[in-house]
Amino acid sequence: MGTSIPIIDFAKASSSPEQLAGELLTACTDWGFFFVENHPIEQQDIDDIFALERRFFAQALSEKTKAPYIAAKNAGYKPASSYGADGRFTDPREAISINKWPSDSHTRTAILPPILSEARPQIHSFQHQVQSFTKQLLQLIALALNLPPTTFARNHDPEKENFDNFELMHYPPVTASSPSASEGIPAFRISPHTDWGTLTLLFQSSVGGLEVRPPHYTSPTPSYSSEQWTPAPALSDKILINIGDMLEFWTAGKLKSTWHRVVPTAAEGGLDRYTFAYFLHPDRDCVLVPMEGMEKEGWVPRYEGRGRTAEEHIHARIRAVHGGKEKVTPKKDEDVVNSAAQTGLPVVEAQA
Ligand SMILES: O=C(O)CCC(=O)C(=O)O
Ligand SMILES: [Fe+2]
Repeated sequence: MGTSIPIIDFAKASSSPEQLAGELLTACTDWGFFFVENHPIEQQDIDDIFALERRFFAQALSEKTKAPYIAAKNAGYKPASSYGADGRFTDPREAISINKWPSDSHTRTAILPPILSEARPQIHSFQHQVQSFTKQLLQLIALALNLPPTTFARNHDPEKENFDNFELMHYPPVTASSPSASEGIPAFRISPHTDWGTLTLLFQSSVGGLEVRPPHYTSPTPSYSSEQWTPAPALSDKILINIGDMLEFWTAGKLKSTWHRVVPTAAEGGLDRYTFAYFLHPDRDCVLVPMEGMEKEGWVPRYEGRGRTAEEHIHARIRAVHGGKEKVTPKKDEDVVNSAAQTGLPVVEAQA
């Protein structure tokens, strides 16, 4: 399937890193999203994580909720329709967040529900592969910006606890139609949002539905009814990577943290969708200030936060999602329909 989202060939990391860095920079400043082919993560290991999450999500709710989501840790199981990426809504998606495990003792003692608990070595080794890949990516992004190679990587220490989130996700089948479909308002499998951290690596299998807001829409928040978003198809041999809010902040908006959502397309909304993501975050004490020389007059940050530490920022974002849980009546232009939203399951605090 074709895509207008840029595709980056990671084989160039050894043969022509400067060309690769240039392509990365264009993708990050334009779309904020790109696919990576010929990446260093073993396909068999990716397939094995998909197999693991299918077994995990197939269990009864009572098994999965043995490790419920704890906001302070940003870890645990979140039932479908219990929270929304946009805190005003609920999304028909279940997920489990797993923290980074910097040491063997983290690996041994992390609280995990059945099936995942027996897969600690597999999860640990996958985390390691992703972390060394993200280190390379951060170095290339620094190179692309003409900065010393360790500029970003030194604030993402794999040996430290932080808010990295390895998240397994399952979207049960939903209907593609919604009461307001005639007005062009889609139903969502995950409501529109930007990601909070540095970079997100998304692994998709075969069922699509992810859509990205194209760069020509420049207003800070999207209009839900009048914009045409671009599909980011499920290309299972490629990793989809996007810039998060913090990297956008450090670069004063040069690299884009782009809005995205998952919709139940007519062809695929009736199918189970499985994905998993690694949300890369900086060290907790890393301070959010635009880098010297990057800030241009007129730049309006996406959120209040200059001078906050990453930890303060993440807690504020978790509170914003939690505090926004009371349903609001959307303004006309922002009207949203989430047809599969209400199942009466308990509400938990959540991170996008
Ligand atoms: O599962 C997907 O396709 C996207 C998930 C996502 O955007 C998120 O969890 O932040
Ligand atoms: Fe996201």
